[in-house]
Amino acid sequence: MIKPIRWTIAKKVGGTVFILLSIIFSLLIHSLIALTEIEAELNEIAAIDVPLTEYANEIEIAQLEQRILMDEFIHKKLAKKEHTKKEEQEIIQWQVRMNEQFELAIKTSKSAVNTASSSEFKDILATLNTLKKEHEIVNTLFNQLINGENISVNLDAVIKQDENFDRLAIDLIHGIEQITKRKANIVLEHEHQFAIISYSLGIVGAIIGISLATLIIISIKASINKISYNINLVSSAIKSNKDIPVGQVEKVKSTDEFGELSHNLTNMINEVSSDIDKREKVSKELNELATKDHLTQCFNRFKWDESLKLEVARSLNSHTPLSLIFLDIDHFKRINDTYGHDVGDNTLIDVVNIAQQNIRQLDTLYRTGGEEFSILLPNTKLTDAQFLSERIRKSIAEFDFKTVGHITISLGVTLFKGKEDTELAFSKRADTALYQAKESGRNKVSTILEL
Ligand SMILES: Nc1nc2c(ncn2[C@@H]2O[C@H](COP(=O)(O)OP(=O)(O)OP(=O)(O)O)[C@@H](O)[C@H]2O)c(=O)[nH]1
Repeated sequence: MIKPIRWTIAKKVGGTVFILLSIIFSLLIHSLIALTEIEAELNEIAAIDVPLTEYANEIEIAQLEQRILMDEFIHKKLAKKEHTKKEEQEIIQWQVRMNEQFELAIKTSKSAVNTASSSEFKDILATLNTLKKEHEIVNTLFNQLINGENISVNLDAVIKQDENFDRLAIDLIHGIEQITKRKANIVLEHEHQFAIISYSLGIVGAIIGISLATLIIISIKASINKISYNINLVSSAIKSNKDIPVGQVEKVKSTDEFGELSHNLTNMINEVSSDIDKREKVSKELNELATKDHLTQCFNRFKWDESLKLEVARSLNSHTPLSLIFLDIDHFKRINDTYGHDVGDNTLIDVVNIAQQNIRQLDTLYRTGGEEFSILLPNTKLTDAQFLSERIRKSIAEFDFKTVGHITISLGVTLFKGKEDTELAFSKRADTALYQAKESGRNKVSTILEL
């Protein structure tokens, strides 16, 4: 199975940088290609179009110069004047000059036909060849004129041929100009395209870069928020001494370092929480061990001392009545002596169960001695405590204990008397009442309010 990629922060940033570098690289390659193309186009203009225009202009100038000289020459001929050798030489020089320019222009055009991207140079070459032929005809006619052959015929022919040449020369210059203009436009167009593509790639790169960077920042921020929420959750639970709400812990789904950190934090929270649960359980067990009687499972003497103080203070603060019952099994020694200690233990357990069933939820039973018990009754009037004591006494007396059969208990009842009273006096009265119940024949409930 293919393992999914783990997108760490380094990989995310690296990926973004790679995408941006790829875009920049594409931009560079595109710029190189486009600039090379534009340079080639510009070189073509510089190497072909510009010199060709110059040659054409030179041909035009030479033709004009030659024409001026030829006009003077023809006028002299018509006036039957003799021309000088120098004049003749000058015209021939211009003819040579024009021939040279033709050669150069034709050479450049031929190379343009072979190398240039445009096929328009074929037309230029054709025009140049025609023009050269026209020029040769003019030259031939003019040479005949110099030599005095058929003056009137040659004169018209020279003029006509020269006009023809003139027209073609103008067409040539115009043609070259058109090609140069078109090429310049193409170069300009390519420059525009290059600028548009470069800008577009740049903008796309910037948008992708900004978007990816924003996504990375948002994902990191979300992870940090979740982690800090989890830390706050744990810290406020610890501060307020409450259980850590493990179910509320936010999970970071990302697979980067923050995801790993959050995963470790969640594990730590779970471990701490389960550790706290264990400690609480142990502490509860220790507390029960310390406060409960291991035989009867009711509260022990230690808890009795603590609860007496607490309930007395509560009664004073809330101005509510607090009653107390002392309970003792009658002739318990006999049970032990007759049936053995284990039966005595079971009898103690049964007595506690019966007493628990007869008191209310807010009342608490304590084993204060071997077969001596006390019951604290918060918010309870004396008459209610007496009623409850009688009910317990009756229930025990009526119960058929296993092995032992019927047994009885004696109970002493009293009421806490507020500020004038003390814990010690309160217990003492209950104890005295119990003693009184025993003294008056046992299986009795006795009440004492004043000693
Ligand atoms: N089985 C058992 N017996 C206990 C336990 N604790 C104390 N005793 C016995 O309880 C008896 C208490 O006897 P006494 O104080 O003489 O009182 P009594 O026999 O109940 O007589 P009165 O209280 O006067 O009616 C003793 O024999 C103790 O050994 C206990 O945990 N288990």
